Amino acid sequence: MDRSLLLRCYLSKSMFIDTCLFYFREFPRQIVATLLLLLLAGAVESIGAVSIVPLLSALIDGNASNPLMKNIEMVFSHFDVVPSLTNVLVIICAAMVGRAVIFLLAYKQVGYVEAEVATRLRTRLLGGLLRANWSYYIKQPAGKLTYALSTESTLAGRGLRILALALSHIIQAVVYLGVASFFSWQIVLAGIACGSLMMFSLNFLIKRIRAAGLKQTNALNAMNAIFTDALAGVKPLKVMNVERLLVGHIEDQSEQFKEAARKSAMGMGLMSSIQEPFTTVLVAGGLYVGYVLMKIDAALILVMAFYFHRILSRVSSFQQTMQNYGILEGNLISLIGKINEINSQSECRTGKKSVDFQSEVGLRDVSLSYGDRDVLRNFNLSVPMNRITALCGPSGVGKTTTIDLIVGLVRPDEGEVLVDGVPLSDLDMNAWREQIGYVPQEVFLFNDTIRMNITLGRDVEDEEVWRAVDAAGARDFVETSEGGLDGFVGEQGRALSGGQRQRLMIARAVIARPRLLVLDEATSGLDEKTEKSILDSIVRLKDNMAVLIVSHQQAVRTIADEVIVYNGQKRELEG
Ligand SMILES: Nc1ncnc2c1ncn2[C@@H]1O[C@H](COP(=O)(O)OP(=O)(O)OP(=O)(O)O)[C@@H](O)[C@H]1O
Repeated sequence: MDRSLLLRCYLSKSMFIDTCLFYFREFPRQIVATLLLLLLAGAVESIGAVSIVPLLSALIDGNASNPLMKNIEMVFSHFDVVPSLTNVLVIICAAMVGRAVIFLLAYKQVGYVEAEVATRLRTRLLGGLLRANWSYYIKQPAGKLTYALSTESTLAGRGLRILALALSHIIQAVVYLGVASFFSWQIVLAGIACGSLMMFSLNFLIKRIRAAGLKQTNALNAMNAIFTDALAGVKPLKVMNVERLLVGHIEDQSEQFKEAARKSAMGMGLMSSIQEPFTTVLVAGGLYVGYVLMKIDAALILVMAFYFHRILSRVSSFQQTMQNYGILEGNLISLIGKINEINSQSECRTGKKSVDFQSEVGLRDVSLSYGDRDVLRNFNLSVPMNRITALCGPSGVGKTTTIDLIVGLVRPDEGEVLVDGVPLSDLDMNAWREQIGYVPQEVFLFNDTIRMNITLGRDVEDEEVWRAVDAAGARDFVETSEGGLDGFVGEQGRALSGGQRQRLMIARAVIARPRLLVLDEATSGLDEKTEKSILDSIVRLKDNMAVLIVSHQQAVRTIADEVIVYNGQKRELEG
């Protein structure tokens, strides 16, 4: 989403309501239960709040005989309780303990929902990403996504806890207003007027902090994206001694982050330093008006001041909590934006037909362009079962794109991809991809064991793992490496040689017994001997599958049953 648009939406009240509604829609039952618990805690608190009146009154009056006290005595006698000091103290303590216990239950509930929100958002983002179409997926900065999966989702969950806290402050303010209404309508009016004055006059600070919160989230997203890219390819940067250039790249973002952090810290500091004198001035003004100008009874004035102060302090706690929410809210907004965007980019999978690949997969009169650039024009290709088909040609001619078409990551603009004569668009894409083994150009290994890298965590018998290891010609090095199948490969397989990494990738590709094996430049960069032994392994595989190899390497042509050379204009058969 456009940043300024996001900022405008963000600052609007409807965005705040949207985030609240998001939480509510996700967990209606738990949120209603939390609300009820908070209300109950408020009701219990009101018992303590009422009980405090006789105490204050007695302290002020000594004989506790003023008209206010008479009303309270009536309430106490209604419940057959003598308003003695001991009874009053017991009731206040019991009410406070009761309130604390109920709050604890409410926050236990909130804690559960907080963790669930984070998990749900993570799952949705990940699910959306896995369903996203390829052209969208490759443009996404990995750092932003990992930041969303780890930090944003956690903070978005925490936002709910902060909202519950804000709500509890408002409920308490309302409870005090309610209790105060038994004694004096003046306090109720003054409480509402001064509370609203405080809310509206300091609201600009909350807006400032919310805007700063969103800017911080954006800057962190951008910094994370740069860091992740840099960490993935730090070796050449280190070797050429240009790591410092990275600092330049993130300087702009870190300046923005610093500026936003400074603004939110300033806003929060301003808010807390204004609130205290603001409340004191209002209470002092109220005391003056009530006691000096309106000549209200001293005991009643003290009770009024007590409630008035409680109401205003709850309002100021509410505002402080909303400040904290303002900083966290940016994470939820950013995350919901990402999830919505990703969901709108889902792969189109309308085909339903089951697939049992038996004979050949190919392209018929396929044309494809990326923007203005024509990559393939009326291209035809056939990859038959039990044969090795090599696709060769100069760099950038469209070899990887051809693979992407066959595996369904990219759709042709014209023409068709056919599997046993059936258009790929009619087939169940999941079922089709389950029949494919794929070895990409770039090494992709987890910093985990050899076993995990081959099985990808599936529960596979050792025997099957060794079959895949043998098929990839990797037994020698797996048997001799420390830990065998359970030995670790290091970050991106850095504890292995290039050839060993490629073999592991081949073992991974064949473990599920695919019907089509696709290798995209899988032997590039290897020495002749290693390349030959990997190609020998591939030759042994072709009895049970169709093999498509994309390569520049001359050696690949020697093992292929058919070599197709494509130069961007026309395709030729070799051999
Ligand atoms: N997702 C994409 N968006 C835009 N252009 C793309 C995309 N993928 C590939 N291209 C362009 O399409 C052309 C063909 O790319 P492709 O990767 O298929 O070439 P290739 O023959 O496999 O090259 P190489 O042998 O160097 O790997 C290139 O000009 C490339 O820039």
